[in-house]
Amino acid sequence: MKNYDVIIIGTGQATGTILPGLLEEGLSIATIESDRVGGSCVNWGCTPTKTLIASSRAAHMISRGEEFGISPGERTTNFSRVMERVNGIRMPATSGFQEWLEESTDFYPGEARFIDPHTVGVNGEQISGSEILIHTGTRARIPDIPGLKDVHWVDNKGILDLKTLPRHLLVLGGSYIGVEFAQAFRRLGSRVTIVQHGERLVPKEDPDISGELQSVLESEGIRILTGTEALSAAPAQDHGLELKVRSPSGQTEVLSADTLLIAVGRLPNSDSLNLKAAGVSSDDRGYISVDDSCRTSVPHIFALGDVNGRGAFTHTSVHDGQVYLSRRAGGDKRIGDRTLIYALYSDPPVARVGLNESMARARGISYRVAGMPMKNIARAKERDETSGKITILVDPGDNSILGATVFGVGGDEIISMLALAVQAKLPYSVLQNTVFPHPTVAELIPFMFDSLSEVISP
Ligand SMILES: Cc1cc2nc3c(=O)[nH]c(=O)nc-3n(C[C@H](O)[C@H](O)[C@H](O)COP(=O)(O)OP(=O)(O)OC[C@H]3O[C@@H](n4cnc5c(N)ncnc54)[C@H](O)[C@@H]3O)c2cc1C
Ligand SMILES: NC(=O)c1ccc[n+]([C@@H]2O[C@H](COP(=O)([O-])OP(=O)(O)OC[C@H]3O[C@@H](n4cnc5c(N)ncnc54)[C@H](O)[C@@H]3O)[C@@H](O)[C@H]2O)c1
Repeated sequence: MKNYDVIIIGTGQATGTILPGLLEEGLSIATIESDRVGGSCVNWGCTPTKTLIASSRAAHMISRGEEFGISPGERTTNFSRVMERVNGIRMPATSGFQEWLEESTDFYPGEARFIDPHTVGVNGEQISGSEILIHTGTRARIPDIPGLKDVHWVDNKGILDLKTLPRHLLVLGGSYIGVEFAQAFRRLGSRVTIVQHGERLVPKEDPDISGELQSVLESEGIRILTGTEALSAAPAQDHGLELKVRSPSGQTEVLSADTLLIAVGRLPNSDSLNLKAAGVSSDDRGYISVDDSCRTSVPHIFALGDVNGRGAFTHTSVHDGQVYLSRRAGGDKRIGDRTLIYALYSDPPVARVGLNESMARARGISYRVAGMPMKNIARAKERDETSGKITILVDPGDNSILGATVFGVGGDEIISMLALAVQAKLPYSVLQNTVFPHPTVAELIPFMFDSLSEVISP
């Protein structure tokens, strides 16, 4: 049996972060991957969705041409060209990575499974490791809906294999994945209906954000059914499918479509690892329990990325890699020290750092709040993209920024500046006294603090 200093199971987003450090230490490393190297982000997540969204934005701006005094002529979507572009960007992103893994580690293509705390089986072979890193990510959760097994549905992977633009795309789930795909396909020309079980879209955001995002999507022609339960699915005579749903008032309706996207949350890829044999603990949903340095219940086994349930983004997975390396080097980076930050790449995007009002209330935290609608911001008016608002929460005690939501044009970039303020615990007066360039969306942030609310207590 071959012995390694480190075995890495799954080649998600932290792999590229940790590998140079491990190689520098001169360690022997095995990497195991059951699918395409690089994991969800480059193959089936961030990269393809944001590339698709870029095409859909181009389509959207062409259809708005007349508003800007441009007559673009008739707009058509060449869907195979759109997907060629998506594949042309995502595929090469992993081939160089695969070569690097093959050159610098013993690369095992296959599914890993624990035999005992130090031994892993892959393709009938057994290898052992002094340290083992579980980095296996998540997959789409498929709900238990009667008849679903009899119809053709796609998840975030399958949707990238579509050869023709859906005539009617039904999207089950109205959160990050559902909203991004729904808007992209609507703008490319599909009819789109979102069936959201929760009472509003993107339920982790404040209700005003969910409401305005819903208005934006509806204004583009997307039908949104919130608080709606999918009761059953069945094949339709025209090779499509029918989904029976029940509205909050109890009324049932049968929705017909040619394509069904399932985007109702994720499941950790921990069930096939035989964690019991290694003694690794997980929670009731299968997320592997870790301490602030990514260490599992077994001291020489670590879990990095989405599978540990402490983050669900590429940047949190990469940060887990930095935390792991820091511990090896005797440093003190901790998962618990990072600030929540992400962007939903709707157009306009919804970007958030730290607390929003709902979270502050739920946690019993007092705050002051400042808000600015995008329609008051010159840059947004000039671009004629005035949906959304900026909301910033301030700690009434030390005047630091507790969190911010930037829903509006440029929000996905502006949020990083606010993240710096949160991470550094800067008093808001530092932002207030900084001069930003005109015309930008950010330029009004310093002025927002002039109208901070009184203290809001939960
Ligand atoms: C549609 C979509 C859009 C997204 N957009 C964004 C975005 O814009 N921004 C953002 O920050 N995040 C986004 N995410 C989330 C992001 O993709 C993940 O958070 C990120 O990839 C981190 O995952 P990871 O590194 O933990 O694991 P993954 O990237 O999921 O990698 C895990 C790897 O482990 C392999 N594996 C699993 N089980 C085994 C096994 N038993 N043996 C061997 N190998 C195994 C898998 O095949 C996979 O390659 C998106 C996700 C989706 C689905
Ligand atoms: N821009 C980004 O960073 C980005 C983009 C896409 C995905 N992601 C990552 O992927 C993860 C998963 O996203 P997601 O949108 O699949 O899941 P989610 O867990 O965020 O939301 C799932 C939604 O589906 C709804 N739902 C649950 N069961 C349902 C059912 N049977 N029928 C209809 N609706 C149902 C829920 O009400 C909920 O709003 C996110 O946590 C995020 O980390 C990130």
